Amino acid sequence: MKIKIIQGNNNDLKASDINVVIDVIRAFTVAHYAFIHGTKEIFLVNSVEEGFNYKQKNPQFLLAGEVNGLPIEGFDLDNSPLSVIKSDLQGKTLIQKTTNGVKGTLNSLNADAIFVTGFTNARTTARYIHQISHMQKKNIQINIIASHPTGDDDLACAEYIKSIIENKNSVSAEDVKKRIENSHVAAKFYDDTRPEFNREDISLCTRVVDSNFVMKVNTSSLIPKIERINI
Ligand SMILES: O=C(O)[C@H](CS(=O)(=O)O)OP(=O)(O)O
Ligand SMILES: [Mg+2]
Repeated sequence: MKIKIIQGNNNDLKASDINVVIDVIRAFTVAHYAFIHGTKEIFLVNSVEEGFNYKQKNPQFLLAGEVNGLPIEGFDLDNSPLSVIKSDLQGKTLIQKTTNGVKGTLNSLNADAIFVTGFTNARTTARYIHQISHMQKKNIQINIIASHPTGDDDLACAEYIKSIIENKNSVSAEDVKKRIENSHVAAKFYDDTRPEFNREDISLCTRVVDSNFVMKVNTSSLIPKIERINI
C-alpha cells in the first residue's frame, strides 16, 4: 500500500484507488454533524453562483457555506458546526460551497473511491479505509489531501489518518487536537476582535464523535454529492 499526503485544494492528482479529503476547520466537521443531525446528502459546488442555480431548480435544498469564512447572503446556513447542531436537518439535502474542503474535493475526484472527513470522524474513516484496503489484493494507492494549503489542522489530521491506515497508530488524537487548536487557521476563532468567528466551533472541530458511518463522495450524479455510508 502506498499512502501519500498532499496539501492544498487545487492539486493535479494522478488517478488513484482511494482519495481522502480532509477539512477540519470547518467544512467536513460541518458535514459530519449535519449527517448526525439527519441530513440525507450534501451536493458540492464550486461557486456561490452554482449553488444559487442549483437551489433555484431544487428550492427545498439548503445552501450552506462561506466566502472568506463568512456567511453568504441568501444562504440558509453558514460554515459553522455550531449553527449546524442548532438546526433541524432531518431528511434535508444540503448544497455546500466552501473555500478549501469542497474545492479540494471537487479537485480530487480522480479515484475509485473518495472519502471526506474532519477530525470528528477521522478515526472511524481511517479504520474503515484500513479494512477495505486490506480486502484488496493489489498494492493500492491512497492519497490523503489536507485541503488547507498551509493549515496544520488538516495536515495533523492527515498524519493521524495515515498512521491508522498503516496500523502504526503512532500519532495520538490528543496531539492532533493540540495542533488543530494551535494552527493559524484556528487563530481567528480565538480573536475577540473577530466576533463573527466563535471559539465553540473549534471545540466542536476537535472532538472525537464516534459514529457508525463514513462520508463518501458519489460522482455518478451530475453534481458530486457526499453520502452517508453506514458501516
Ligand atoms: O470557513 C472555513 O472554515 C474555511 C474558510 S477560512 O479558512 O476560514 O477562510 O473554509 P473551509 O473550506 O471549511 O476550510
Ligand atoms: Mg478548512
